[in-house]
Amino acid sequence: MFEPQAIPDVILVTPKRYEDARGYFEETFHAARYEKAGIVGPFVQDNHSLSRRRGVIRGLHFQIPPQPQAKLVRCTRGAILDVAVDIRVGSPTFGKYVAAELSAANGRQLFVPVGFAHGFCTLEPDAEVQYKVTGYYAPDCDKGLAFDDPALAIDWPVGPEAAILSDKDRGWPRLDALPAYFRYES
Ligand SMILES: Cc1cn([C@H]2C[C@H](O)[C@@H](COP(=O)(O)OP(=O)(O)O[C@H]3O[C@H](C)C(=O)[C@H](O)[C@H]3O)O2)c(=O)[nH]c1=O
Repeated sequence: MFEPQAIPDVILVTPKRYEDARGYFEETFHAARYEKAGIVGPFVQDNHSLSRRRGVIRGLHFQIPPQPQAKLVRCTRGAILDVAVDIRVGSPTFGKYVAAELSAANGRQLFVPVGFAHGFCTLEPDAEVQYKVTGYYAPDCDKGLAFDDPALAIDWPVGPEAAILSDKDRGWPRLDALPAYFRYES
């Protein structure tokens, strides 16, 4: 159910899905079980976004102290490629990323810890993403990283020209221009 990824602090969760003739039931969050697996809250805010077209990229975002956010992300309609980039200075995986396909069909969730930039690309139209965060939204703490930074070499399913992004998301700095917002603690 809980699979640490190539960057161990990032965890892929596949909740047990109880299927029957009516459909299915699954528990999408369980504080005690998730905390035991290293997904530590408290989660204080739930978010929900709808992206109408395939090829929408939202990200790469993160909030800096005093309101950093860890995120527990899932896709409840359609499918997305979800990406977490390690931006902890001193980390052995600094600048490296984890990508996972999250979809309504697979029910998977990705835990994105504090110290990671997060973004996703929609793989289908009308993709809905719902996620829990451990810090309240704080516009002054809301920062970003260039989705198409060659140093990250993220293998997005859509090219940078064809990708649909907000103007804000097209203007973030590259990794080599990012202040040391987070430091790695082994
Ligand atoms: C994130 C957020 C936004 N807003 C307002 C601010 C804007 O007026 C509007 C759209 O915000 P934004 O364009 O930042 O939304 P996304 O591009 O989906 O941003 C999110 O997408 C990536 C994938 C993330 O990981 C972050 O959670 C978050 O940055 O919602 C709020 O009121 N509360 C919030 O928590």
